[in-house]
Amino acid sequence: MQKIGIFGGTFDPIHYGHIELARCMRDQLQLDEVRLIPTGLPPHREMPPVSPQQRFDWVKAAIVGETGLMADDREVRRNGYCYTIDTLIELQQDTPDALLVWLIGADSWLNLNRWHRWRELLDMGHLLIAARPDYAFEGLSPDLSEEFARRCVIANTDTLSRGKISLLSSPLMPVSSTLVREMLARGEDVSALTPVWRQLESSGLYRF
Ligand SMILES: Nc1ncnc2c1ncn2[C@@H]1O[C@H](COP(=O)(O)OP(=O)(O)OP(=O)(O)O)[C@@H](O)[C@H]1O
Ligand SMILES: O=C(O)c1ccc[n+]([C@@H]2O[C@H](COP(=O)([O-])O)[C@@H](O)[C@H]2O)c1
Repeated sequence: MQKIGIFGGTFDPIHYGHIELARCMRDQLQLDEVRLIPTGLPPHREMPPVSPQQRFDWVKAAIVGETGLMADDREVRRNGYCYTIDTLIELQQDTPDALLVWLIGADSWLNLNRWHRWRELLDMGHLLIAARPDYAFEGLSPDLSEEFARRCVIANTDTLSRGKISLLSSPLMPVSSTLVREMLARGEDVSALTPVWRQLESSGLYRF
């Protein structure tokens, strides 16, 4: 069965943390491909000043030469709010026999019960959660705890299955788009944080 990795994000801008997570899921779970899907109009946060197309172009540039990683512009092209449920439904319609394996970081997981049709979302594919510094699993809301207990399996190629949840084994990476934006605004060197540092610097877009 084809296994498609899905990694959505604002990617404002993309950083090495994102790329490492995409590589981890690809390699550990032997996924056929991992699609990085920049959001167009996010339902859950303010629209970033940097356009969806620009964030998409940087994602594309950042993964050149990365086997199996691809940039998918379906949310950038969408009119209206970009809900993950719509993206997974669309992807499943495009590839009816594929298993969708989607990834979020721990900060997203803690808020998942506020996402649009979130329980249905959990039934659409296998969810991977990546640990993140400063986001503990303690204090999880009861509905999320319950879903986690019911669906949790150890992540490996044999356990991948629709409706399951696993923790991805990934390094703890203290990098965020916020940090990249703040450093650029101060005129600092971000070449250790993102492969597209040249494009970011020359765009001047984060130099407020
Ligand atoms: N360092 C990281 N470790 C684990 N997960 C991460 C990391 N950076 C981003 N993610 C996850 O990647 C997804 C997309 O993240 P996003 O594009 O918002 O980047 P971000 O660094 O969280 O941005 P911002 O600082 O603007 O909130 C989210 O599910 C987020 O939890
Ligand atoms: O579908 C939703 O209701 C929903 C709510 C919050 C976030 N998301 C998606 O989660 C991904 C990560 O979001 P963010 O803000 O951490 O970049 C991104 O692809 C968003 O579109 C989706």
